[in-house]
Amino acid sequence: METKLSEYIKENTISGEYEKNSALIVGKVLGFSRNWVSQNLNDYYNTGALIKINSRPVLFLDKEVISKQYNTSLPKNIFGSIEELMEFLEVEDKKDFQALNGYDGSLRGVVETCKASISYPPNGLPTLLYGQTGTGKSLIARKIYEYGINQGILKKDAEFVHVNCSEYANNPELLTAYLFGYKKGAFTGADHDNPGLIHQADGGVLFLDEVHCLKPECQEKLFLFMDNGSYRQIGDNENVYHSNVFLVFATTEDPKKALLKTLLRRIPIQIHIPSLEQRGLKEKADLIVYLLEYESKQIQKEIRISSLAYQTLLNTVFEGNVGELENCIRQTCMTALFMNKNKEYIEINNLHLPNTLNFANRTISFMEHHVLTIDQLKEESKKDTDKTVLKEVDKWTVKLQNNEILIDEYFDHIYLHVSKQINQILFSDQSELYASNINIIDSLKAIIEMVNQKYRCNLKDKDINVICMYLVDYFSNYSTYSKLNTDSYDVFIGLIKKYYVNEYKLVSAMNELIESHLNLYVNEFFLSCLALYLSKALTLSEQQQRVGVILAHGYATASSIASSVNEMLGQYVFEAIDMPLDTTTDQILVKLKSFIDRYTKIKDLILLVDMGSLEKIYDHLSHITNFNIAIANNVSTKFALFVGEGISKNEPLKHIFDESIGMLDTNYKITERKEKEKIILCSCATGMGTAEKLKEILEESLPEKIPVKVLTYDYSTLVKNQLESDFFDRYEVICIIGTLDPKIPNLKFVSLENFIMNESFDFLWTYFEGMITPAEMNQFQQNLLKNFSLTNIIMSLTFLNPDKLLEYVADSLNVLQREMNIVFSNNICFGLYVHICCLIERLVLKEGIDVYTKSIDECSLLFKEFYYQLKESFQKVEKYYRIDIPVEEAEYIYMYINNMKESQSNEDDE
Ligand SMILES: Nc1ncnc2c1ncn2[C@@H]1O[C@H](COP(=O)(O)OP(=O)(O)OP(=O)(O)O)[C@@H](O)[C@H]1O
Repeated sequence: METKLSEYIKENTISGEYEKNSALIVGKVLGFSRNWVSQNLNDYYNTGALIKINSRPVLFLDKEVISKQYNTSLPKNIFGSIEELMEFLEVEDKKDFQALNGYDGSLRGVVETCKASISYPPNGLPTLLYGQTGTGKSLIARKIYEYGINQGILKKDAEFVHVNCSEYANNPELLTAYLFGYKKGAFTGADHDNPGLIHQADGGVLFLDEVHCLKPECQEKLFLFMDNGSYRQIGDNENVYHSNVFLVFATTEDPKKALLKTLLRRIPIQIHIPSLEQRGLKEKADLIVYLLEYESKQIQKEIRISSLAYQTLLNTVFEGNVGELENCIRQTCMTALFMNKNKEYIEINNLHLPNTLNFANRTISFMEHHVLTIDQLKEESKKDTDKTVLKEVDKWTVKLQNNEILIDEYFDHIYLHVSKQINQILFSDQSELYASNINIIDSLKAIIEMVNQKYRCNLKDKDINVICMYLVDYFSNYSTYSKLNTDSYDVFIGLIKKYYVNEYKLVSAMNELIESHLNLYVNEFFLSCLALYLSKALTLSEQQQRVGVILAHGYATASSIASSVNEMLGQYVFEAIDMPLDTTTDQILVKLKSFIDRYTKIKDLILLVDMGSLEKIYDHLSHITNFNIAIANNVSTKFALFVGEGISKNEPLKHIFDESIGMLDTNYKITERKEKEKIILCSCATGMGTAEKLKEILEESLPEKIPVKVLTYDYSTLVKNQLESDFFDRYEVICIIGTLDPKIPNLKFVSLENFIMNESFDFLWTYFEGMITPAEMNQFQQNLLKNFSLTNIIMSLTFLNPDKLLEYVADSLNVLQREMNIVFSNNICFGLYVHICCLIERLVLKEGIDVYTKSIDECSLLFKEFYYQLKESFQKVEKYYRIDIPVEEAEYIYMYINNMKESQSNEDDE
């Protein structure tokens, strides 16, 4: 009975029908005697659970409900009347700036400056608020005023006068008249005296919104007033009026561009109001909750929201900032209310969101059943971030950046916390999580399984379960994974993408499917944690894959063969590449290459093609790959099924194809992967000497453990003959490093300048991944940074003092560029630095001087011009080192510059 009583009181308190909570009415409705009810309610009140209103009749309200509704802890339980309670709650209500969402977060600086500006004697300092539309400028202006009143800076009856200047954009004279006031008859339509808004705001705040719409004449009149507080009314040349107003301006424009300099000079306080996006995800989440709660009070109904709709709101970028978010939520609530007319509460899902929101899937996905109340959303946002991995990432990233820990330790520490978190999820009572996410769990598992098969990662059921529950926890506690928005967050994501390439690829593939099939979003931070977990827990990077590809001409020939075979085998064995009928073999190769690049650890590539270009594809692939390749032509569904079966049973390649011969009309070729020696080739247009020195520096930088050799190759021979195929048979060429690209097909060229500028590291890292640990890789990068500085290169290449040499060469090259009236790109400059420094040394040492026999008279006019320019520019160098740059060397430099220019413009065209 008591429960019935307390529930009834609670219901009426929630709905605001307080008058029903008298002993008489409660007794009548519930069928108890008035005395019994009165006795029980008073007992209940004595426990502190009720508020007593000593009116006639006496009323009782549920204290917890009132405290929640008004977001306050009531210090007393008894009030003389409902009005008195309301007054008390009003007073308790948040004061001025505290009512701003984010006042103690991203707006803290804004609030402090506003407080200081209005407090500055005697009338505060003119203040400009600028920022995008809807960021809260008008609201803040009003809060400044309220603060002034609450602090006694402004009198209680001081006014807040809001003028939107854009409304007068076409009638600036009228605005001037309204602002400064006018006398009757001052202009047509002035049929009475008007003291003006500046007068009205005397002692208070004048807020000029959209001030960029104020015409220059009016801005001028305004700053005259700002100088001494006096002004004249329109049509009154006799009297000078005075007014003490605190001026607040607002604009969405760049103040420097939109306002007269003279006006801007008179506004000492200029405050930028951050956009919604700049305020971070946590505040955005708080705002959504705050706005939902506000609407709930307005419509007097509880609001619940599906996790998906909530995430959609969180993920949408609102160009119109808080204002647009507010409108969006209001419109959403309106639609939801209309659709839930007869329900006690309204439940918002994705369908209720306005059409203007741009999100992929408008259907109600099954994630919709995961509905959150406002209290739950609040709990979410209060969750202790200390326990989250985010905080750990922050901590360890700072340590890493301060060189207090090595990269391996860094990953170990974070992994420890990720796995701890995962264990907590797994060992916590999952029944509720399971029950409320039963559908999503099935779909997530299907997606993970799909990726597992596609990338052949060998994930066990247990692993799939772990990933799935981790994801479910993420979707259920979204905000705890998104709280901090620190730089470390980005650093961590960057490092994971770099050091755990494979794992990140895998989780990205899952993410793509989750997004497209379930319309759910997973943030990069979470994906990075998951990738780290996969790398350590599942030793995935050791996995090598068998990749089956069907490549056929026609709109969907390849895809339809692949999909029917995959379906028949019940496994994802084949990928498909569809080709338009007129595709050339070269185009096919480009497509194939980008396809293969998606996998970093291929063991076997099985390629089934439909046409006779088998030889060419085969030749091409055998050069660039380092895995087993089997190519067969005349692909058909029957043949693909046969091969697919062999792949899925993990039969050896030769066995699969030997079996197929005879029963099917097809040809095939298999190359077994040879353990070729891995090499980096140094070849410099500046000569073998430079290449040899380069080799030394590189060898010094490479980690000892790495099974990579560095070889040199004469540049001109390389350009003339290209690399012979037996060279490729013997070696796996990782890349060519040098000063000029010899343009060997399918071979990566890394320029020396790239090394110097540390731009080639990602390429090398992808290549070496798995061969060395992240710590060794880090050491390698440090070595490269140290050894490949320009000074060090020059120091290694020559015995001359590198600083002096570089200074001279740099000066001379500057003069040469002026003489030639061009600016060399960085690449040309670096190449020239290296080449000319080496040349100077050779000339100083008088190496090969006897081969210089050419006279300038034998040369072309065009070259002659360059020769004299070069001589002029390098005068100082020649004098200092007592050398004479011979015609042949000048010719070489001339050709070098021209070749580089040409190769650069070709690259630009491409
Ligand atoms: N920090 C905030 N806390 C709560 N509500 C906010 C906040 N900022 C803005 N709002 C609300 O967003 C809406 C838009 O704010 P406001 O009109 O002050 O923006 P504005 O910058 O003046 O826009 P405009 O430049 O378009 O005039 C208002 O309803 C306001 O109450």
